[in-house]
Amino acid sequence: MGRRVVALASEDKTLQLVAAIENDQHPLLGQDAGDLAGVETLDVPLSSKWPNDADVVIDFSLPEAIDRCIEKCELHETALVVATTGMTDAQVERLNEASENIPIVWAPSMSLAVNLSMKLAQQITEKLLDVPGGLDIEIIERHHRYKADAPSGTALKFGDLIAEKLGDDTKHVHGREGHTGQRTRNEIGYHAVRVGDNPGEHTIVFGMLGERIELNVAASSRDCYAAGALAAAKWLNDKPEGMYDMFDVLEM
Ligand SMILES: NC(=O)C1=CN([C@@H]2O[C@H](COP(=O)(O)OP(=O)(O)OC[C@H]3O[C@@H](n4cnc5c(N)ncnc54)[C@H](OP(=O)(O)O)[C@@H]3O)[C@@H](O)[C@H]2O)C=CC1
Ligand SMILES: O=C(O)C1=N[C@H](C(=O)O)C[C@H](O)C1
Repeated sequence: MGRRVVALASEDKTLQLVAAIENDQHPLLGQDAGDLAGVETLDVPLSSKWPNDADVVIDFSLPEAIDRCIEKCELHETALVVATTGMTDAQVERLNEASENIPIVWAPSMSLAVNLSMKLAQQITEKLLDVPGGLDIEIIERHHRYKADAPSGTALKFGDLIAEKLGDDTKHVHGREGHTGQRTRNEIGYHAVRVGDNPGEHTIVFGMLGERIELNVAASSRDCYAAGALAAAKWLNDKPEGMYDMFDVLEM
């Protein structure tokens, strides 16, 4: 994702890339971020050093890297866009604490289509709550073989937003195996598929007796996430401290 953020930022004359940060063991440290991203040379070397002149930091990394990122952004009073998924509960708590000092956009998907689909999923759930025979909701997500966390942060957020409509007793069930017994009414099932180079696809199945709806949202490249993160960075630049998400950025 770092390369696509650099590439798209380099095409946007309202943005200036001031740093490209990697871990201190990375074999490409010192190489130009623009060259690595396949665009023109930007005179920004890949570095593990934290910049002190950034207005906004965009984080697409790993949970292992997020603590340092939050700490540095607080120290330098830098706005932060967090796209990384798979954080622990303690890290989420830490991120919330940091939002008392700096502005943060945090979203498991920066994609416009995904965020719109989340709103649609809530509307569909609301409309089908009392459907005769009952409603079964399952979330199937597909991603590339390199993805480190499962289910995707996006699938979990779809589930949380749907659960807001279903009620407090909603159970989140991850995969099924063995003698599971019949499906209960108040569960949301999650299924994570890892195949090839899939840039991200989510299908929300709303199953009823006699018919079903499948809400499918699929990326054809990773640029929807990079573009969304850059839009979030621009939006965040003049915001006061606080926790924001892509619904705020996209005014949904
Ligand atoms: N919100 C959204 O829209 C999206 C979120 N994501 C999320 O973004 C994250 C990154 O995804 P992706 O780019 O595919 O993953 P990659 O594994 O390709 O990239 C993660 C990068 O972070 C680097 N890194 C590791 N440790 C550190 C550190 N301590 N400091 C700085 N950088 C570090 C890794 O380096 P190294 O190679 O050396 O490990 C790697 O280059 C994932 O959590 C993914 O789920 C992805 C797409 C969209
Ligand atoms: O790792 C990815 O690739 C993606 N991760 C995010 C997630 O976990 O939801 C967003 C997107 O689906 C791509």
